[in-house]
Amino acid sequence: MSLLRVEGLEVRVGARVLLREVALALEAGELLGVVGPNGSGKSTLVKAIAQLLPHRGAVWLDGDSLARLSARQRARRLAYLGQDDGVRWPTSVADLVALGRHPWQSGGWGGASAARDREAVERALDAAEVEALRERRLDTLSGGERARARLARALAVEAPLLLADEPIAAADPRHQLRIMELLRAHCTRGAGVVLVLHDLTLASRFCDRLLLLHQGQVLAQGRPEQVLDAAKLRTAYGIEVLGGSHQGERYLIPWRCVETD
Ligand SMILES: Nc1ncnc2c1ncn2[C@@H]1O[C@H](COP(=O)(O)OP(=O)(O)OP(=O)(O)O)[C@@H](O)[C@H]1O
Repeated sequence: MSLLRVEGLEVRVGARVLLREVALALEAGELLGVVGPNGSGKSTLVKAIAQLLPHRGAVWLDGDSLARLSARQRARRLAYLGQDDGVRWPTSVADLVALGRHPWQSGGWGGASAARDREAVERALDAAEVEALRERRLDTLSGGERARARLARALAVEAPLLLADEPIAAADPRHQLRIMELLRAHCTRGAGVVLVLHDLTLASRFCDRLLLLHQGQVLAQGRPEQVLDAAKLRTAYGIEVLGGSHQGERYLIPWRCVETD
C-alpha cells in the first residue's frame, strides 16, 4: 500500500479551476518533487493534500482517508511546511521548533512524553543546522535562517509524511544542498516527502520522481529524466535548457526563453 495516494484531485475557486484531475502515489522512503511554472498549482496541490483547502477527489495516507481523520490525527501523520509560517509574535527558534511537537501533547506540555519531545526538537534543530540560533527571536533572523528554523519545526513532528513548499527558496547554494541532503536522509529513515521546488538541477539530482504541473494539470510524472525533457520544459515553462552531466548526475540550466504553441 502506498504511503500517500491522491486520486481525481480538483480545486476550484468560483468558476476558476486551479487543479484538475491530479493523481499521484508516493511510497514510504520516496522523495517526490513537484515542479512547474509560477501559478501552475504546486502550492494549491500540497495545501489540498494537507486538507487546508476545499477540494474534490480523494487523499489517502496509509489507506486512511485524510479527510476523515481528526485534525490532531492528521497533524501527527503529516507535517506541512508552507511558504509562510504565519508567526507574527516574538518567539524563539527553540519555541517555534517545539510547536512541531504540539500534535503529540495531550493534557498540556510535559508529562510522560516530555523527554521524547525534547529529543525530537534537538534532532530537528541539529538536522536543520539551527541549534546555534535556538535562543534567537524569529524576527531577528535572515530569510534563509528563518526558512531553516521553519523546516526544523516541520521535522520535529516526526510524521511519516512531510509536505514542504519551497523550503530551499531563501537558502544560499550550500544550504540548498544541505537541505536537499537532509530531505533525502529523512526519506532514507522511512518518511515520504513531497517537495515543491523550482531548481531543476536539484530536482533532477535528489528526487526519486517528479510531477510537472502546467496550468493546474499534470503534464508529466515519473523519473526525473523522463519528466525534464526538452519538449516538456518548452511546453511548461517556455524555456530552452542547457543540459549535461557531471560525475554521472544531470544538470539543467535555464538558458533562454522560447515561444510556445
Ligand atoms: N483563492 C484564490 N482565488 C483565485 N485564484 C487563486 C486562489 N489561490 C490561488 N489562486 C491561483 O491559482 C493558481 C495556482 O496558484 P499556486 O499558488 O498553487 O501556484 P504555484 O504553482 O504554487 O506558483 P508559485 O511558483 O508562484 O508559488 C495561481 O494562478 C493563483 O493566482
